[in-house]
This record gives sequence, C-alpha cells and structure tokens, in this order.
Amino acid sequence: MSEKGTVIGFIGGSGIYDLDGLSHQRWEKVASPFGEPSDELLFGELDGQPLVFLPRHGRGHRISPSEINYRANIDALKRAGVTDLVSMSAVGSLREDLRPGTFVIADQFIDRTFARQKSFFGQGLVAHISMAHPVCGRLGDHLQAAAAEAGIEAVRGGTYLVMEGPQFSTLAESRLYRSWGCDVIGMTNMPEAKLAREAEICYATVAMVTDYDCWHPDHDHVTVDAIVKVLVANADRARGLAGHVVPQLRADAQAPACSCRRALEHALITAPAHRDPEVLGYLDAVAGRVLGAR
Ligand SMILES: CSC[C@H]1O[C@H](OP(=O)(O)O)[C@H](O)[C@@H]1O
Ligand SMILES: Nc1ncnc2[nH]cnc12
Repeated sequence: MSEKGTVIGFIGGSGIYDLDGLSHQRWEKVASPFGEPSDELLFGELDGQPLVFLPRHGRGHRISPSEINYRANIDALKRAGVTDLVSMSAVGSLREDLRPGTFVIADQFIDRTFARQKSFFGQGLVAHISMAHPVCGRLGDHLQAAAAEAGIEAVRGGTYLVMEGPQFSTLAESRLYRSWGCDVIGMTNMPEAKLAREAEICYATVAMVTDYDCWHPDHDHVTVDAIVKVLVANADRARGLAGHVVPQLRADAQAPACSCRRALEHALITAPAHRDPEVLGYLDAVAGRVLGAR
C-alpha cells in the first residue's frame, strides 16, 4: 500500500461476510484504541488494487446493530490505510417503486439512533464536521457507473432512515418515516457515515432493498426469513458491483482532491493548549493528518 494511494474498503452488511476473487488474501486483526472491531479485516488485491473488507456484524452475523463498535471499525479501516469506503447494506423500502432487489445509492440520512457512540471527538478535543452532504458524490458517481456496467438496476439518490433496532419499526413509525419523505430504512449506516467523515474517509452506501417494511398493505410484517431469501440474491449482485467499481476507483485521478479527505481541516475547536495528550494519542489515525502525527 502506498502512503498516498487509493485503498478501497468494503463494509459488508447482512448476508455479506466476505469478498471472493481476491488475491493475496489474509484475515488480520487490527487493534484500535476504541475497542474491538466487528472482526478481523480481510486484506487482499483485485487486479493489483489493494482492498480491505470488514463484515459489519462479524463473520456468522454475531453482532446486532446497536452492539457494533462503529468507532473501532472505522478507526481500524483508517489504520489499514482505507481512503474510499463502500458500505453494502440491507434495507427495507418505504416506497412502492423501490421493489425488493433494487439497489439505492443513498445520498442522505436521517439518524434516529440513540444508543451508540457517534463521534471520535469530545472531551479533550472537540470537533464539529459538516454532514450536510453525508456521502461522497465521487464514490456515488463510480457506484452508479459500475452498476450500469454490471447491468444492475440502481437508483441514484435517496434518504436512508437509520433506526436503532434491533426490532423492526411499528406501523406508525413506518408511516411517519414515509411522511418525512424517507426512501429506505435500515439500522447501521449511522453513525458509520459520520465517523467515516470524521476520519476523512470517502464513504458511500449501496442500500439493497430486501423488503417493504410494514407500511405496505400486502407486507404487514417484516421477517428475517423473508429478508434472507432476497439477501442471498442481492449479495451476489453486490459482489458483482464491487468487482466493477474497483477499477473505476483505482483510475480516478480526482480522488486525492476530494473534499471528504479534508473534512477536519476547519473542524477542531479546542485550543491547542487545552487538548488532552491522551485523547490526541487515540486520535493518531483518525486525525493524524491535522494533528501533525502523519
Ligand atoms: C437482517 S435484516 C436487519 C439488518 O440488516 C441491515 O444490516 P446491514 O446494514 O448491516 O446490512 C439492517 O440495518 C439491520 O441491521
Ligand atoms: N424493514 C427494515 N427495517 C430496518 N432494517 C432493515 N433491514 C432490512 N430491512 C429492514
């Protein structure tokens, strides 16, 4: 891995616990001061391009959305050198026309989670980053082009409502989210997207519809069994999409200039003399660029 080169990361959600076709692949533990990542990271190469994969729920799907250590996951991916991060996630549809099997390249989130650590920053070093545009448009462009190349129907843009879970939503909640104009619902992309931005990693998500949530008159219950049936087919197509997006990201000469990679530039507010050295130590990977550590 070159210090400044592109390293592509994938976070696999429900149904995606590894990536195939990688050469030189190895699972390796990456330690983080923020605790235990969901699993070891899978390192490998696709046509010479370095890749890193992390199964969000761990291999075997052991970790529920509220129990995922999102900070450790993003910190570990940053330590592994990841610059461009693609999330692959199962979601419910809040719109009739987003049928199960549709891929949505989401571009907005509404964060309704409440039981998660949402920032690397706080006491010892306070920072405020912009989340107006929470996903990287450059990655979105490449995902859209890769989906077209792979013959996958992908809708560009959409608002992903992130609920705490692990229970699925009530009918009243599902209707409320529809009235807010949300398009899909899931449990994991926040705080993941916030933390990726804090870590200056470009982030985008492929939200793969598995069900109609409970608002739909013909689908008044969501069940894991029904979701898993769609997941298996979605997961195969997601792997296909990954294969197509890698060469595109690799060839992107604009990547180093992407604004996501400078998200912390004007974000730190704690005066240097009041910054806690221990906290600065934890932030060596996430904020090393602006703290002068790397
Ligand atoms: C198995 S359905 C519910 C589960 O799937 C989604 O996870 P991910 O985004 O990791 O694919 C959803 O957010 C829930 O965690
Ligand atoms: N209906 C739904 N609600 C929340 N998360 C989901 N993941 C897949 N389907 C979902």
